[in-house]
Amino acid sequence: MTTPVPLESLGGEAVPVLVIAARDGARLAFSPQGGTICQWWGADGAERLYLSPTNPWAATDAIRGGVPVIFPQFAARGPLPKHGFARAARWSVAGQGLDEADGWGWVTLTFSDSPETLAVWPHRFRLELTARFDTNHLSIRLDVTNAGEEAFAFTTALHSYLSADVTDRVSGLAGLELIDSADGDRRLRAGDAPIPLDAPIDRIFLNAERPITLERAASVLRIEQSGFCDAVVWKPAAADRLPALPPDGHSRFVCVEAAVIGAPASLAPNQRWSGTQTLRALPLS
Ligand SMILES: O=P(O)(O)OC[C@H]1O[C@H](O)[C@H](O)[C@@H](O)[C@@H]1O
Repeated sequence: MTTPVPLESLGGEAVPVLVIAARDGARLAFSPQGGTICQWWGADGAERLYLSPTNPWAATDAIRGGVPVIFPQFAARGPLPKHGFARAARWSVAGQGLDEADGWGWVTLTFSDSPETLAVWPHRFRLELTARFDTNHLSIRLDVTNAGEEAFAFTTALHSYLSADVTDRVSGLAGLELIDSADGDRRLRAGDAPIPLDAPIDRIFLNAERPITLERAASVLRIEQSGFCDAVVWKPAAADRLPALPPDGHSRFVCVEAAVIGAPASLAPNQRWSGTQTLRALPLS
């Protein structure tokens, strides 16, 4: 087992951020705020995720960057506030440590219904998020359990902010049916060319359970998902001026999100849904 260490340079007084290390020297920062994995450093210290340097770290706000958890509603596609309530709620740290067998670090965070969630979404649920990592892998699994007596449906996403430059590209989504959120939800089919990151994009790729690749100048990140049927590629425009993002922030990341959007997931009482997104740093071939 490892002991979590508070990291002074991340988070404010209202939002704790903890860091754990894997045996090979990789490190992971996470926060009970939103059940967010905030940063993943390889053993060489390289930041693989993007975490905005201008986060206000307020107890009521989602963290801009890392891997926010979207539940029970993706974006404004329903009656709840944008992206639901889980990303701005206070989760619990259920455990963290070092797996003695493979040397990976791990953390589990949980979040359940409360009077506040029941007031806006009348369903009893339990979320459990477990991240496991070493220098080349980060695997994040989300479990959703129906803890009530009636079925419910939900949409969800692991909204992963990946460090990326405008010269990088995303490939692996060719030929998929997609919803262009930036163009009135127009339905299109993805072309063969990799997606260039020198322009904004906001697209939902349907039935995307296949490897996606973030091709960077000096590295390659392989992104795999299971349970999550859809994938979102999002990168804002400079003009969007998003809250908690510096003026040049849009040019430093791309979100490749493992999601369930096109066909919401349904759970009967006591049933559990699971989805995983795995990021793998590959050597340049
Ligand atoms: O700014 P946020 O509320 O965090 O949303 C950030 C983005 O999330 C998703 O990727 C959606 O597809 C985008 O339409 C949205 O802009």
